[in-house]
Amino acid sequence: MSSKSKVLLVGSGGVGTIASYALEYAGKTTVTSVLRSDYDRVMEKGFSINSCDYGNGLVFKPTNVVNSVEASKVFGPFDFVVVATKCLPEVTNMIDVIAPAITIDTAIVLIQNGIGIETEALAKFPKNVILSGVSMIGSANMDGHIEHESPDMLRVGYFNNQNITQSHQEAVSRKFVGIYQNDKNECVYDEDVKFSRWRKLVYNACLNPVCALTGVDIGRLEIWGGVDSIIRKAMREVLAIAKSDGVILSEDVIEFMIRSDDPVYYRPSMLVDAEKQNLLEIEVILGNPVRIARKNEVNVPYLTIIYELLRIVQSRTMEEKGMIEIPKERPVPK
Ligand SMILES: NC(=O)C1=CN([C@@H]2O[C@H](COP(=O)(O)OP(=O)(O)OC[C@H]3O[C@@H](n4cnc5c(N)ncnc54)[C@H](OP(=O)(O)O)[C@@H]3O)[C@@H](O)[C@H]2O)C=CC1
Ligand SMILES: CC(C)(CO)C(=O)C(=O)O
Repeated sequence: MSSKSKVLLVGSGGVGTIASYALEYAGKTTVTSVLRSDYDRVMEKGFSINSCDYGNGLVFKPTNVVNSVEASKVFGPFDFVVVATKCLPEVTNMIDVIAPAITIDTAIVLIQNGIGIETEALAKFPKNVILSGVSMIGSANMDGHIEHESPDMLRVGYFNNQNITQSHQEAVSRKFVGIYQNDKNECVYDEDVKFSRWRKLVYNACLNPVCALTGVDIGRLEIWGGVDSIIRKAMREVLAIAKSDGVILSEDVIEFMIRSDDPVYYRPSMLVDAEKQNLLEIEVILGNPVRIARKNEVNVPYLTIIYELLRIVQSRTMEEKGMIEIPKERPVPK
């Protein structure tokens, strides 16, 4: 009998593939990975990886590779199910997708950006531990090739579940930290998930969407004036919403986030998605914060306009993908 932990990974993109590599590299886990578009390629050749942490020219196949959650069950039961897809709850409920692999002892680990990403998991699995993974990494998947450009730093803690003791939720969080951390990455226990998520949002709610909307990386955005004219102001609005939600972030975080990619012409994940014509994580990165601002009567004009522009871009992508249709005849006021 193996004493290794069993992890199911759903969402093997830039973040998820490096997560599965980190877990296997640390040697305390067997990873089963659910792949969709990369399944045939990875079964045949594995992922190819260039990684700033682990080296270039790597070929990697997780211990088990399957093409559906249902098919993963023969390799369970799982201690952890890691979700590292883009978080699009308005389009796909990932908690329904992973449900067949969840037992009462499974902890669900959401390594995704945004605010309010835990709602579905807590509602559907009120007796399970739900973990938050806040990832600082720069990594992208291009057809089974992973370009991992900035070091993997992961903070793991729990989204508080009133039905479970805090000491147990902390122990499960620390167990995941223990199987993830290795001599090449940085993984720490996060004692204040709410704070970490609002702090990270200072970057994601501002730089991600403005780069996605303009089609430029952060270096070009700064050279051409966008950081001064838009980003700093939008970041200040994130600080104001966080404050209204009980989280005090220091002003220094603004310069910290703006400088965090120096000296790289960095392309945030939402810009990568816009270029691939993928759907964008607009609701968890902007919609939820803007709704909290409305509820708490915080004035956020920059974030509101960024959100409304993104909603239109998202509808355009949905129409292109055949997910929505517009009326044949343009509706006009009577
Ligand atoms: N990339 C980055 O540098 C960073 C990203 N993040 C956050 O991490 C999360 C993951 O981002 P990222 O790695 O960039 O995402 P990617 O778009 O690179 O990868 C997402 C993966 O999820 C897969 N997927 C989607 N739905 C399913 C499903 N139902 N079953 C199985 N696989 C599925 C996709 O497969 P398919 O090809 O079949 O669609 C794809 O491989 C996001 O929340 C992002 O904001 C956080 C920090 C940095
Ligand atoms: C902050 C950053 C750039 C890296 O962790 C990110 O979250 C993203 O690209 O979406």
